[in-house]
Amino acid sequence: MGAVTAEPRPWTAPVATGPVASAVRLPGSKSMTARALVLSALAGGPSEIRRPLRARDTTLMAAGLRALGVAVDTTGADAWTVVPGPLRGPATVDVGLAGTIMRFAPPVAALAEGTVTFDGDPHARNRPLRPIVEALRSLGVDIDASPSGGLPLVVRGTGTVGGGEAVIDASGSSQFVSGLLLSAPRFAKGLVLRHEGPPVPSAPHLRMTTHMLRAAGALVDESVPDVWTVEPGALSGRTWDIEPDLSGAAPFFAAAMVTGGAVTLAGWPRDSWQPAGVVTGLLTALGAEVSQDEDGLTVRGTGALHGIDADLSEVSELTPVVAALAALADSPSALRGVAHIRGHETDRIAALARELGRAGAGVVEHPDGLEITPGPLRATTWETYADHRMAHAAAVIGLAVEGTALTDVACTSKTLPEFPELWAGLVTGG
Ligand SMILES: O=C(O)C1=C[C@@H](OP(=O)(O)O)[C@@H](O)[C@H](O)C1
Ligand SMILES: C=C(OP(=O)(O)O)C(=O)O
Repeated sequence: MGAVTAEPRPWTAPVATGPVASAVRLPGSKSMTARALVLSALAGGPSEIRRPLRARDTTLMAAGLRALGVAVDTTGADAWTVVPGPLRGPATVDVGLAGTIMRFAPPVAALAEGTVTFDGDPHARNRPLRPIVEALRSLGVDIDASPSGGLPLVVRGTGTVGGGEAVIDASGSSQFVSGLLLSAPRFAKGLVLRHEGPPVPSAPHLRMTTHMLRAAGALVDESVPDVWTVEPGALSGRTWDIEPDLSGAAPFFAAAMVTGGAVTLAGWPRDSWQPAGVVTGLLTALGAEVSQDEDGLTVRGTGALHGIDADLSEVSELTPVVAALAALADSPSALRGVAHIRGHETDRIAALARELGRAGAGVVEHPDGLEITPGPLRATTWETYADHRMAHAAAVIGLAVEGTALTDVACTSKTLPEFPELWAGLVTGG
């Protein structure tokens, strides 16, 4: 399993010859599409998912749910349909490198009758799973993990999960909590989940989970910090309108900032379930001007790029792009609060320290982040470590440093297969 990753595609990033100016229309949010698929699979009736993300993470999620007996039709260009059916094994699920699949799908498999095996890419086996495996066990699920606590997993479902109370240390990933909450309405006793440990990262992703659960008819209480209560009950099928992916837009916004240009994310909604305020606050601190009107969300470069001292724990998936901007800024930066991204697609703190350092930036690696001192940068070949967001970071550096190459740009297919072409179109004005 996992052998179906795309062939590596070496790529030289285009250098910017002037300010970029464009409206980009990006596909739907990865996080919203994954949640919509799971909630639709667990619902009492059919659902439609409009403007989903069609990328490796979401098509593998669809395939995994299909393997469990759910009719997921992804042939529509603009909308997918999901018709739930009895959940059953035996089945195998390829998680690829997707945290959303390896954390959201095992609780669904626990509700199936039969054995379900999960495995993924070589890098996926390094990603943490133990806390969610142990929480599922404490809720009555028969589940095996590898000796290191991760993939491959074997879930032996009986068709029901007792549920009830569970304690988890979710400091390693908010997805441990989201994964349990999404399936919890279908547990016989629902779920009272309590986090104990260092802070849970990615609070906006937890809010997205509880918003979407409520939108599907679940009763959820999150009024007590670090405790989530989900009542047992049926979920409703519905129409999900997926917003453009804000994290996927980050490198395009960064291009506006590096070149003193302007990029508009078209189709941006007035009210969003993604952390728009946190992201725009961060880009503003780095020197951008941000505005919103009926055309979408626009980020303008001002000609200045400032270093920042920032806790990125709420938007940790943006760390690679923010680190690239920091390396091009007019003063040093400290990026903190993201120890857990050592368990993302790769150890992003180590990977950024190595690649930015080789390119000429001064980098000090800390357990939970990086200090970055801009320096004269030189063209290097960036190792992308199978990580789409390392590729985004390299592309941002490449705008300013002619000849910056990537060992592989095909890894961007995880969340945006069109990335190389969209990027080239933006930079060259095509
Ligand atoms: O639930 C989600 O959709 C996500 C939660 C976050 O995970 P972590 O809390 O592990 O950072 C985020 O980084 C990831 O890209 C997507
Ligand atoms: C951390 C990320 O992904 P995943 O959902 O695989 O955890 C990411 O997309 O930056």
